[in-house]
Amino acid sequence: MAILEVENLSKAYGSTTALRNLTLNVEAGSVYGLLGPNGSGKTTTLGIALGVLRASGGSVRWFGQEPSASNRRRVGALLETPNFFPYLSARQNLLLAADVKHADPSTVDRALDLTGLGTRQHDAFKGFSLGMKQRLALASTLLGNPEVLVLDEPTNGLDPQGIAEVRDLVTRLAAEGKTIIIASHLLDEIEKVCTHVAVLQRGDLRAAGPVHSILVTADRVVLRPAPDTSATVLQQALAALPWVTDVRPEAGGAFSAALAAGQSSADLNRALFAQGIALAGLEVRHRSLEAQFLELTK
Ligand SMILES: Nc1ncnc2c1ncn2[C@@H]1O[C@H](COP(=O)(O)OP(=O)(O)OP(=O)(O)O)[C@@H](O)[C@H]1O
Repeated sequence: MAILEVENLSKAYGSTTALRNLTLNVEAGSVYGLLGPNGSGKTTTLGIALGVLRASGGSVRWFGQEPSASNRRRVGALLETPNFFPYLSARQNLLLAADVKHADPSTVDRALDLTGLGTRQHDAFKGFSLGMKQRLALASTLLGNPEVLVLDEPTNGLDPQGIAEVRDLVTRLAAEGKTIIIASHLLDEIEKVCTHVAVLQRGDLRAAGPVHSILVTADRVVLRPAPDTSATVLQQALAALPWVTDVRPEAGGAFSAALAAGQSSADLNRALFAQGIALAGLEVRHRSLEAQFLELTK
């Protein structure tokens, strides 16, 4: 089921184009990352999707319908750090937030449990670590038990422990069946918690799809010819395969090459073997998402 469908979305702030014809679909159960450097349009996309900003063009659909107050209640959002009262406890702050949102106050307990704040619920907010403060902010998005969470840079400003806590929480919430949309400029974050990613750069969509498929299409294979295989014959055979590109010599008489999406190293081995070419070694060299990201946004 489509949770969020964004079609041809554009946004201009005066002469600045923040988004250009952005189209993406978020399916139920996915953890969808919007990845891009500062100013690439992530917050603008989320703001329009949540009805906080007006688009210059294009459309947004939630749960297959036009945005409305009732489908908006099915989405918990964290766009900016909420203001909590320093002298009130975590629980009191959440009860107030539930009141403001017209969310069922009985969902406060569950939000505290899910964010691991149950044992600290009666402690004043002012004594919380940054990680706990952010978990409380996440707890406030869970009030009313929404099916979808939209989080803008949820680990910004946290130390490594706070980052780990928030990532762990996102993973647990996803395992509970929530659909989560996260904007982040951190590759590492997207790689660790997301199932899908859309890469944005200066308002343009550079790539979108399952995190794994984006990684796999960027893989290279390294081939070492068997001692009785001529390097020239191997090179000619590789050049003749339309789904093998960018063949480069490597150290020790090996070659590396890129494979088109959907082709595996086993396909390559079979194709070469069928031509009587034996390999002494064939290894897949996974490129990091970082290398892929830099290439997409260079
Ligand atoms: N209110 C505004 N007025 C003018 N320009 C804006 C406004 N908000 C955003 N922009 C511009 O729109 C572009 C996209 O900004 P946006 O905040 O959506 O990017 P982002 O990817 O979320 O980056 P960041 O993480 O830095 O917020 C940027 O060039 C930004 O300067």
